[in-house]
Amino acid sequence: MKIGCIQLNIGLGTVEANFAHAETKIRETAKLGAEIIVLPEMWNTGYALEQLSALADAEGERTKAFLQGLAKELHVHIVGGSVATKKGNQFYNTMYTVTNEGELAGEYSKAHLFRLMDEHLYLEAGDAMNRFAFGDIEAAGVICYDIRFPEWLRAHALAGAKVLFVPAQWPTPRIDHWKTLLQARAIENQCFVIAVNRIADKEEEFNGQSMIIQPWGEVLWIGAKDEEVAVIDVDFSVVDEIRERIPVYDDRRPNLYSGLLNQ
Ligand SMILES: NC(=O)CCC(=O)C(=O)O
Repeated sequence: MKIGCIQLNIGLGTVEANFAHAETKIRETAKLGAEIIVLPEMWNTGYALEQLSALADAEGERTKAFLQGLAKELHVHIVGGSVATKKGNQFYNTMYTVTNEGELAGEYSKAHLFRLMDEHLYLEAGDAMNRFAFGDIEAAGVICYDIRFPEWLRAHALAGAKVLFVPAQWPTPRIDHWKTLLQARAIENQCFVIAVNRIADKEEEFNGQSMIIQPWGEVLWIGAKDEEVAVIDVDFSVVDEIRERIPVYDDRRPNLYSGLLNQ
C-alpha cells in the first residue's frame, strides 16, 4: 500500500490559502501513486485560536465536501489531518477520514487538549473513539498530544486497529519526545504508526520529521525538516506476524491493572 504523507506548510489564519495549498499537494501526492493520503493537524487555520469564531469550519461542512470530492475524483483514501470546526456553539479540533469512494469513514475530535498551546481555553474535547477501515485495513486516528496517553491508543488497538494515524502540529523543541513516543506506541501496540507533522514559516517552530514506523519499531521513513510530499510503500501484513511472534495481546492481564487505571 502506498502511503502519501504531506508535511504541509500551514499559514496562520489564512484559510483560503490553506485550502488551495492543501488541494495542490493532495493532487501532487495522488499523482505520485499514493493510495492513502495523510495531512497534518489544524491545517485550515493553524493555531489561530483567538480567531476561531471567524475561521472555524461550521459543522465541518466545507472540509468534508473538500475531502470527499478529492478522494472520489482521485480515487484515494484520505486521512484529512484535522481542522478547526464549530459544532453548535463550540469549537473542536476535528479529524475527518474519507474512503477512495468519497464516503465519510470517520470523524473524531481531539480527546486530550494541549494546555501548552492554549487549546483548553478555546476548544472542547471530543469524547468518542476514532476507529475506521479503508477496505480491509483496520485503522484508527488520534491527534498529536493524544500520543502521550498510551491507554487511549491501546483502546483503539484493542478495538481492532492495526494502523494508527497521527496528524500533528508538534513543535521542534520537543521533537525528541515525538519520535520516542511514536516509536513506543508502535512497538507496544504492535501497530503501524503513520504520523504527519506540519511545517511553518512563522508562528512557533514546526519542522516536520513525520514518521512511518512499523510494528517492530523500525522507522520506515522520516520526513525532512521542510515542506515535503513523500509516498512510501508499506506492507500491513507484518502486523499479524509480529503479534504472533510476541503475543502481547494474549499475555495482557487486564484484571490486574484496569481498575488501577480507573482513577
Ligand atoms: N498540537 C499538539 O497537540 C502539540 C503536542 C505537543 O507539542 C506535546 O509536546 O505533547
